[in-house]
Amino acid sequence: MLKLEGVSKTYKVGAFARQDLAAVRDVSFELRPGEVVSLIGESGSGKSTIGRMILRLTSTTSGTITFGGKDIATLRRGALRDYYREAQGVFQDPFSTYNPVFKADRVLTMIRQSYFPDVGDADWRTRVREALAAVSLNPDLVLDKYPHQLSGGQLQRLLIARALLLDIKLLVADEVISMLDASTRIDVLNLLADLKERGLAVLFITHDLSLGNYLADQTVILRRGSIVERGATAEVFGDPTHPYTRTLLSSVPRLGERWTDTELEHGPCRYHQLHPDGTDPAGPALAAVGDDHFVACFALGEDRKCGQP
Ligand SMILES: Nc1ncnc2c1ncn2[C@@H]1O[C@H](COP(=O)(O)OP(=O)(O)OP(=O)(O)O)[C@@H](O)[C@H]1O
Repeated sequence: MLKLEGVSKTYKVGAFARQDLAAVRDVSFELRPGEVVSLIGESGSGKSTIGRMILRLTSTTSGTITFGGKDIATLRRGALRDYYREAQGVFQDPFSTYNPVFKADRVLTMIRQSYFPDVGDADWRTRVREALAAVSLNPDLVLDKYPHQLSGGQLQRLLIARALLLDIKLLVADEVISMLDASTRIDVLNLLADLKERGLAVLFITHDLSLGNYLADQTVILRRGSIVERGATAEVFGDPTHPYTRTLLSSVPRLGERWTDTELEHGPCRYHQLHPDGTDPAGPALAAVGDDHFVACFALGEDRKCGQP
């Protein structure tokens, strides 16, 4: 359904935008209907940039992103609107999406104005109630309230309800629970699991490995803009092969903390970011280590056994 092929993003930074910052490098993965893919990496690894490119909030520098076989970069006006009916994002800070001056349910009214101007009042009220029920929100407790009268979890659910009004097929959930307290976190996670049961595909962006494990069918581990390991969640978590994934897994007890950019020790195995002779700064390609398990590894890419110098 959603396919990223060789997607890269380079930002122009510094004085007079003369420096290049490679935020995402040659990223490829797929998302199928009803599947949750976790995109995991530390701060600055390029996760949000990938989410924003999928939602066309940022352009790609190279590579293609297709949705239902169509290159999303080519979508214009009506076709782009249709895309947003099917693909929506919910982001980390729910408070920033709401205008404190207006009641919170204005986010729903705006969807009606933009997408359903011909739907009658009674029909619209039914749709809103259904969408709120799907996210376990009581209409009497949230409609007609200002954002400051609602909790972060309620505001986040309301944003997911807004997406559901559009009958979406893909939800990009970018750190949707990192700002919520522990009890609300599990509620929103369960809600995402329900959405998956309803056939929705979810790209679950997180810096928290344990949360990714909870939900995802597929896991993608990102480091400095590149995928270092990806595959079926059970395989990646059951047999973490890249030293970076191992480092992340060993730091799981520090739940909720943001990782600083972890330095890896260069051991005998060569599946690190840089080729041992320093000739390939682009990093190694992904090599298969299981049925549905790939790891960035020069040794494997060169048909040598992983771990051999
Ligand atoms: N609009 C921008 N202009 C220039 N550089 C940017 C821009 N957006 C992101 N970056 C840089 O690109 C890199 C990747 O950022 P991105 O926000 O995608 O990472 P992230 O993994 O989502 O991090 P976080 O978890 O902190 O949000 C970072 O070095 C960031 O500073």
